[in-house]
Amino acid sequence: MTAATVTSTGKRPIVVFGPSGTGKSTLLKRLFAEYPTSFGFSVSNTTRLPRAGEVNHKDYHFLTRPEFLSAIERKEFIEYAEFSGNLYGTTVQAVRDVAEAGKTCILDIDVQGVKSVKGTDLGARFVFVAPPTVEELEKRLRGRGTDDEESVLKRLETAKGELEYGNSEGACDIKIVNDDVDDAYKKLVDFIFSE
Ligand SMILES: Nc1ncnc2c1ncn2[C@@H]1O[C@H](COP(=O)(O)OP(=O)(O)OP(=O)(O)O)[C@@H](O)[C@H]1O
Repeated sequence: MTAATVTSTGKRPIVVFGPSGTGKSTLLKRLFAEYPTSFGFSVSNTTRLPRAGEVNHKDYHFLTRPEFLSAIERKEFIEYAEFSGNLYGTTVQAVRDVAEAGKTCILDIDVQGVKSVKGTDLGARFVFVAPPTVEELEKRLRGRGTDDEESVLKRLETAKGELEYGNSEGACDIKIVNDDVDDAYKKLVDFIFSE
């Protein structure tokens, strides 16, 4: 265990970041399928009301707006955002909970979130997933078919800053160029199990 590791189980979270469309979800889906009991996502907090069948502390930690705002004040969040009038966010404690349960927490977050995790004592390791080229990234975003033109252009614009950050000194522990998906997946697994 390194000095930066503070969870009692020594399970260091893995932060995966990189522009939208680089293939983070694709790689992580494979990882969870191959190792279903080794990894976990943290339970998010939200102010939205539970839907039928949703279980508090399992699907989400359901909070009132004042509770959520107090947690923001106490700087408990790694990241949070408002969508359609509801607040959503991930706390440091939620990440720690995954480690305490004996699993490696996987965080798929944006650059702001990455910077925020770096300011915590979670002892996380950082994986930057990069596209082979910006042209290929654009092709994948269009090929995925989940975004309209405006959204694709917005994602590409955001990608510039994310690539710049990911390529900057000390931003990540490993940069994986997701060209061939099998190669990229192998690099990810090798890195994760390298300690
Ligand atoms: N190595 C690869 N070669 C070609 N296509 C790929 C590769 N990896 C992923 N893709 C495809 O690229 C598209 C984007 O991948 P994915 O949705 O996994 O990206 P993402 O980084 O998770 O994006 P977001 O941040 O928006 O969730 C998908 O259609 C996926 O099938």
